Amino acid sequence: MKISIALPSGRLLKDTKYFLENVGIKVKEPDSRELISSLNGYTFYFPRVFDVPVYVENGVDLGICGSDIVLERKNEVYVPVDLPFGKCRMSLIVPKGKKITPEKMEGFKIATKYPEITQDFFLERGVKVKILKLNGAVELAAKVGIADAIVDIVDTGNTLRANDLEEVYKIIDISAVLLVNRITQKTKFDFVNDLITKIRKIK
Ligand SMILES: Nc1ncnc2c1ncn2[C@@H]1O[C@H](COP(=O)(O)OP(=O)(O)OP(=O)(O)O)[C@@H](O)[C@H]1O
Ligand SMILES: O=P(O)(O)OC[C@H]1O[C@H](OP(=O)(O)OP(=O)(O)O)[C@H](O)[C@@H]1O
Repeated sequence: MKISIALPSGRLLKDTKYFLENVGIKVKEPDSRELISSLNGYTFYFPRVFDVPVYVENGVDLGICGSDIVLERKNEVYVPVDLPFGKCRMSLIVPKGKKITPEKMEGFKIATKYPEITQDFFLERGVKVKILKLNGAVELAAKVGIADAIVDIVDTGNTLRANDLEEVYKIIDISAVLLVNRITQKTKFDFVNDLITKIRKIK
């Protein structure tokens, strides 16, 4: 049986390779600028991490990416199990000392790489905000004041401290997750089930 897997190029790749080896899947990275590799019946794809759920929804059997990306992209994929790495959180962040709750942010400009998660968070609270979609280095928007607040990932907190910002609310905990294509879940049920069992054992 052939299995295709979309892997997260970038910061999650090292832990992903290590983790997959522990469940019996040895990953081969592609040569030079190629984006596909194969080993032992597995084909590995290397999209940008934000696109992993798109590949899995559209026919790739399995994928690994952050749970934040699954929530943001809203693709039709099965997410059976969290993985024990890539842990961080997504928070609402403001300039230090501003002391404000999300409920008081009506009319605020919020900069983020995650417009869907941000919109859902404020909609649930009935608070209308204006979202500025950025592609990274989001802390800068709050630091220079083009936004009143930001929604972004926090891990060590070093980036916040370096930019005189602070968390006012933790929106979600994040970890890497396994994604399974909806059809694969049915047609390769035994393989998927066996993989999930192995993952649960080493978690
Ligand atoms: N400290 C952290 N900062 C950012 N992302 C983290 C951190 N720790 C774990 N992650 C996870 O890694 C993912 C981001 O990976 P990476 O940094 O490789 O991508 P990116 O730089 O955002 O995307 P790209 O390189 O494709 O533009 C996040 O979606 C999150 O799930
Ligand atoms: O709490 P910390 O340990 O400082 O980590 C959090 C920072 O790391 C990530 O940025 P990344 O380096 O991926 O760059 P980006 O903001 O351009 O995506 C994230 O977006 C935060 O900025």
